[in-house]
Amino acid sequence: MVTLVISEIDKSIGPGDIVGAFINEVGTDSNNIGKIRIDKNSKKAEVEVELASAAKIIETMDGNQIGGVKVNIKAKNPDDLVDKEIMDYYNKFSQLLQLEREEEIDRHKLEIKYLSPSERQAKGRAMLDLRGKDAGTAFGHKPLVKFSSKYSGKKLPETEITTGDLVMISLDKPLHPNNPTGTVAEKTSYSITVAFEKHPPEFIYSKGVRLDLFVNETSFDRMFSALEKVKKPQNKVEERKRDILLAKKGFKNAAKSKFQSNFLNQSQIKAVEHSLAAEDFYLIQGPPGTGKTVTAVELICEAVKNGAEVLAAAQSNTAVDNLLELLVEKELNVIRVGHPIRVNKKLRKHTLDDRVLKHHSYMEAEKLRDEVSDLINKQDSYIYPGGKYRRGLSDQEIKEYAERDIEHHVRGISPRVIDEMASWLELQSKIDKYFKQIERLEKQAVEAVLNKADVICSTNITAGSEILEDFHFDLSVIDEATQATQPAALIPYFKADKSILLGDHKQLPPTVINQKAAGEGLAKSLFEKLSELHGDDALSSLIIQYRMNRKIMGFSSLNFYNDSLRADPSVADADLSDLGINPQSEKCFTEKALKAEFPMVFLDTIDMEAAERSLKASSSYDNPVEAEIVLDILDRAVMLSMDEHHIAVITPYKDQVDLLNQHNNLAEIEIDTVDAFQGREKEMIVFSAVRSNDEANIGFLRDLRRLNVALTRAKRKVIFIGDSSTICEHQSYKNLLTYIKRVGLYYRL
Ligand SMILES: Nc1ncnc2c1ncn2[C@@H]1O[C@H](COP(=O)(O)OP(=O)(O)OP(=O)(O)O)[C@@H](O)[C@H]1O
Repeated sequence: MVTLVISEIDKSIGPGDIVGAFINEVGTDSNNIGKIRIDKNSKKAEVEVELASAAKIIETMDGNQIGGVKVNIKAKNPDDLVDKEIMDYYNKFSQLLQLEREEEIDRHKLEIKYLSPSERQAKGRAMLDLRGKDAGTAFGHKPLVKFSSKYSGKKLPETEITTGDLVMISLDKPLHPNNPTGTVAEKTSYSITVAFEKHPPEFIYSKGVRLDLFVNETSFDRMFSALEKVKKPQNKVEERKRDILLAKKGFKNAAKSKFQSNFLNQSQIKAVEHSLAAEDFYLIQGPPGTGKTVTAVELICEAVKNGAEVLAAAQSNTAVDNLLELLVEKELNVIRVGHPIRVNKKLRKHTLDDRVLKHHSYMEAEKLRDEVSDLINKQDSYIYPGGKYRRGLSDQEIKEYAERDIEHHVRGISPRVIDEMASWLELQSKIDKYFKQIERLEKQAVEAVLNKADVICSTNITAGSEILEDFHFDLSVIDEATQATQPAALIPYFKADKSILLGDHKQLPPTVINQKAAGEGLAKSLFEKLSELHGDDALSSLIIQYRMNRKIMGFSSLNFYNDSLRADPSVADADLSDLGINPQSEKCFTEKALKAEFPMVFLDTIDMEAAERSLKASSSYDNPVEAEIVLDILDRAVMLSMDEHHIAVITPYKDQVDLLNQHNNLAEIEIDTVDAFQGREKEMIVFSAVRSNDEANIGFLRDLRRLNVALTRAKRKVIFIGDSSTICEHQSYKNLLTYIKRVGLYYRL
């Protein structure tokens, strides 16, 4: 039942009038009308009605008459009008997102507790040695404080902290509960301005304060906004796409579409054709290296050719850059929206910021900025009308006293001080006008650049930024879609009439740090949800991969893709000898492991003392013996003239990455976690499994999607280092060992 509130009713109206109006005017079934309570004093009535009748009653009767008097009708709680299934989805994901947000805050607290201040600054989540200065007020009188380095003229360190983030300010107790938190309002290379809810404590003006990232509030806000659209779509497109998300509307092909390409293979062409033909959405599933990104790019080109405005999005900045790079090669006008610092250097000239800088309206704004900065300098020579000088006088009063040229003190303020404050205020209104003009010109420049673009590229989260608020697209293409949570992917999903999602749910799912939230559905991507709801009609699979030697591909194909993957002949037999690496001697295990004839190698530490370690305050692990083995292999590979750029070391554990980085001197060899390396490839991958214990505990190696990613990054060789007595207690790893024994080299160290 939904409670409707009827307001402005006449005192003479009784329950019969209301029931009569609902039945006769709206056609409501009398069984759908429940209890009626009338409060004559407030001229209001509350009526319970069935959900099925509520919307129609409101639509017909709001502003209409009951008993000859015009009344207003609305639901007591607007959410009650929303279908239960929609509310369930909305409530569930709002709660999960909230859990994730709280977990993120807890993680920050933990990191602040255990890392030294400079370690946290090096991680890009804190700024040290700052000093605060009042910077007036903003957004409804919120006090603004501008922080800059306590060493004047020094640039601030590069951090991930950005406008909209919630930050915490402290002096020497970064976890004290009374530390103020505020929102970053503006950031430049030299200063960061924070808006507080109320006046912050005095200490923030001391030299040496510290600013910590607390939680990336902007991302959460944008995800919450996307969920709001599920509950309350703002237009027909959002409503239609919400209905698809909840399977209230089925998958539909709008038209048959023919597409030709000299580059793509048949399964890729089919995927593009289905995508072009689909009415609302389409899914392209592609195992590693099968060309999801190139297919996305061909699809985008075709859509642009047909006149579409396209948003190309992905969860990570790296994936967006990959798309951008390929789109630029196609000579499309592509604009990358997002903070330039997070964009690959060689692609920065395609960022919105860079393009805007060159726009004539922006250049005009710059000139005005110079002029206004002269005014600001001049303003500094007058007394700022702060509380202690103005003593309760309003701006208007100060101006009036100054105009009247009074010669006596007012509230104890001398005429000179009044004159100075008036001059300050006069300049301030000029400055305000300048800034309005500057803002208008800058906005013009941004809109002009964006309007001219064929394709706009951004991360899923940035697709929800204010800059793109007024933009709606014909098509959004979401690459890496299996790595985005539903609330994140819904951002680009709702921004276009049609969405194409590309991904592989056999690779790693979205990163969710709160285990409860992950278990209850936050780790399930929109791609997976749509594929479960709409089945095979809405999905194409790519099957030819262009990355791996067939033996590297084999295990993954058998175990994750029903043996459906095929290696393109151009890569099927690729090995290290093509790069001139093929040691003949077998003097040491490193040379043997690097032999070209073994595309897969398992180096087993079962006979060694190679136990894992877990450091205090860390939920991660490292393994020093495995690290030494890795470094030996790297040294040998480079000694054999292998290019450092062709090698990467990946491992599930961050602590192992850190340990390896501490000891590795080969600067161009990338060392990272498996999760961070998803979507990437190298000629050779060295993998360190780390786990070695008596309990056969393999931690999150148990998620086989991580194994799948780890094994599918290499083109010509994978060297897997691990303790079989721990990891091979698990069937899939036992299978891997058997497989490598069959197709490659198994070696007990
Ligand atoms: N039809 C094709 N002909 C030749 N090369 C291709 C073809 N399709 C893809 N490739 C090549 O295969 C490689 C992998 O393609 P891409 O990065 O698009 O794959 P992906 O499916 O996105 O990979 P991942 O799952 O690892 O992200 C690229 O070098 C690409 O140029």
